[in-house]
Amino acid sequence: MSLRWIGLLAALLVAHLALAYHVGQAQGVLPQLVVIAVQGVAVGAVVVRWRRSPPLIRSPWLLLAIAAFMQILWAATNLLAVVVGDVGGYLTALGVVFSGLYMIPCMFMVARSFVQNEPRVVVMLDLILSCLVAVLLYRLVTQIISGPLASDPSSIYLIIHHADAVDFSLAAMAILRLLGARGFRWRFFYFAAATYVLVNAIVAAVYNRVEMQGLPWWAGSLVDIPYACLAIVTMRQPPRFLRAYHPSLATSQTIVSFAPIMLSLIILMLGISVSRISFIPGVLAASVSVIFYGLRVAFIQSRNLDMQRAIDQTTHRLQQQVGRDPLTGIANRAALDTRLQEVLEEGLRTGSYCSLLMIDIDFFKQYNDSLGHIAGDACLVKVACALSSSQLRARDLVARYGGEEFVVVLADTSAEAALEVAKRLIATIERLQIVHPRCPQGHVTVSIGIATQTHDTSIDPVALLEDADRALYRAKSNGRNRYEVADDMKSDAPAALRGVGATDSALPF
Ligand SMILES: Nc1nc2c(ncn2[C@@H]2O[C@H](COP(=O)(O)OP(=O)(O)OP(=O)(O)O)[C@@H](O)[C@H]2O)c(=O)[nH]1
Repeated sequence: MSLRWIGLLAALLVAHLALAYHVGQAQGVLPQLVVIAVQGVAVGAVVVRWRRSPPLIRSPWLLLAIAAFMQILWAATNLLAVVVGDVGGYLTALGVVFSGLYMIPCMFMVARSFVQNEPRVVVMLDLILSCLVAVLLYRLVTQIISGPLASDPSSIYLIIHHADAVDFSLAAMAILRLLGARGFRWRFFYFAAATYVLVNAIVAAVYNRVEMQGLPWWAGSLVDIPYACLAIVTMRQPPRFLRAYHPSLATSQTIVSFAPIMLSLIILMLGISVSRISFIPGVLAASVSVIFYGLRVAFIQSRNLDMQRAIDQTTHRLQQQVGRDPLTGIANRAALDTRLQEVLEEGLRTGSYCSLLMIDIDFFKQYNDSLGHIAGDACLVKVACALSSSQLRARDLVARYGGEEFVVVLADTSAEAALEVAKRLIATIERLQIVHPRCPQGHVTVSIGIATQTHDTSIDPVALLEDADRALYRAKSNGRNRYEVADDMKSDAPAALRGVGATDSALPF
């Protein structure tokens, strides 16, 4: 804060005291003009912060400026009453209206969560509840001043006690929000707001009690204090402890959720008090506070459920994408490893062993070289589609192992059955008749290595994959467009399995 502004504020405070002393009373015209000037400096300081703040935090600063401005209007009404006289008590009533209006932005700024994408309904409910505080305060004050209690001088204490309760609750809410604010800018805002509303509550409590004994000449200067504090806090650099303090996410969320409960509680309290003078409006207000709070919770919960559903769908989609090969759309290596591990464990547990086919496109390098890489990609997609739509069971998995290699995991499948599947897949690819200019058959063919789990197969997927890969290597060496069974299996297998493997396009499928 520049020295110029401190000097101006100090001069105004001294001028207020001097003028009040000179006039000999607190509510002279000139002293009250000074109050308005101090309030003006405070509002100006808040407006400057509002204009300089980033968009999300602008509205709270604006609400604070409006709240302080309402107090200027209240002070101006008092001044007008001194100058022209308050015929019919209209100006007093207007002063009460402005005091009530001051509550609306104050309550709203401490009750609103200000989170991004806050549902409009929730914002509206908070605004209505904030307005209800003002309405009830107005109703309570006017009923006490002009109702049946007016003749009882002690009834003024009812107003003072309720004003204290609301002012200090407001200050408590602002301090709570300060403690729960996670961003530094938000902490700074709530620091300024809490300072202002707390000092204002203390000054109002003292002023009202002093007033009961007859206002001494200096009492008007008390009114300057909250505005001087607000101006100083707002214009100065934020204190260091605001940067050092970091509430946890849980603390912050608890406080943000708790603030509207306080607001409803204040309305409930005012509603009960009003109901003692005017039953129906009081009970209505109390009920509205409970119903609106319930509605607020219901809306937030339903929005959270919607968000949870959207997150679940996205997670599901992402999980699917994570396990998919981007080119062919079939399962990728990660999904293969997971599924293979599952069926191996199941086989070991139940004795229903699985089989594995490792499939490799023959002469694929030559295919790429002669027809280009894009045609190669298209060929991979066709082969993947043909393999995955070749009437396998839902429990089986076709995955792209890498490059032009595919793997089929066959759960609970013997070596003989796997061999039949291999034959069928070789024929399926041949039937596609994908032209391959540099393949002896003239079209794309595949070779397959078969491995089957036995009682002593490791449950590590790599072991079975290596067996199948070795069998595939033999299929390639033995002329391609054929299948071979892994050596371990062949030695254990029935005669039908041994020595078979060569296949040609004339296989009877
Ligand atoms: N178009 C395309 N080509 C790929 C892809 N992944 C691997 N390849 C190619 O596949 C070819 C595989 O070549 P090799 O490992 O020599 O096998 P091959 O030519 O099929 O020979 P054999 O397997 O012995 O019949 C390489 O030229 C790779 O560049 C891919 O995603 N798209």
